[in-house]
Amino acid sequence: MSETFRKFLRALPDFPAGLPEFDPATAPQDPAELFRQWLDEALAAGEPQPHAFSLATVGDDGGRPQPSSRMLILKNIDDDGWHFATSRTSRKGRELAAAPQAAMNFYWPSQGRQVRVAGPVAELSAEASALDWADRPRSDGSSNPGWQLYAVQPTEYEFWQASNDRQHVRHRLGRNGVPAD
Ligand SMILES: Cc1cc2nc3c(=O)[nH]c(=O)nc-3n(C[C@H](O)[C@H](O)[C@H](O)COP(=O)(O)O)c2cc1C
Repeated sequence: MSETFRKFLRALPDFPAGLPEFDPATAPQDPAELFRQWLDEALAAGEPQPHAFSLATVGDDGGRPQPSSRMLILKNIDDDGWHFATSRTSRKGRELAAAPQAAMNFYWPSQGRQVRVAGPVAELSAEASALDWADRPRSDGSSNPGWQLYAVQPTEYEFWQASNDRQHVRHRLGRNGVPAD
């Protein structure tokens, strides 16, 4: 089974042909603007949920740091940071209360693009959290005081573009979008 499965995995498709070119020298300097451009292009390419990302947090496993990750939806980007919302009593909510640092990872297979964003996490206001809860699809008008809007305040970014010739492009930026390489 394991050898068959290994071969099965090896035979699965690689990146699709016709990937877009990416030249960091001509890209918007503002990481939020570049992200918005890539998000729009992912949507136009047919990605069903381009605003979905994996959020990694760090917990504690008997004194050892234990990362965990799960998919979430991006809610906004503004001066507070990159917003997401969840329940404060969830695993990630508890982990963020103890260790307010996180990493986000967006992946758009049709474009061969990945965006990584990481940094400290701030809790946004009760008003903004209530608005996010009320705004969710199929809202029933109820309130949920445990619902919390958070913002990652990025200290690092990486925009990664796969290339069909395997010369993948990695564009790394620090705080305020200053190039990191
Ligand atoms: C595409 C997708 C989007 C999701 N969006 C959210 C979200 O915005 N907020 C949320 O709390 N959970 C969301 N979930 C569920 C989470 O992945 C997760 O199962 C849940 O929040 C519990 O995570 P935790 O136990 O690690 O805290 C989403 C799941 C998927 C697959």
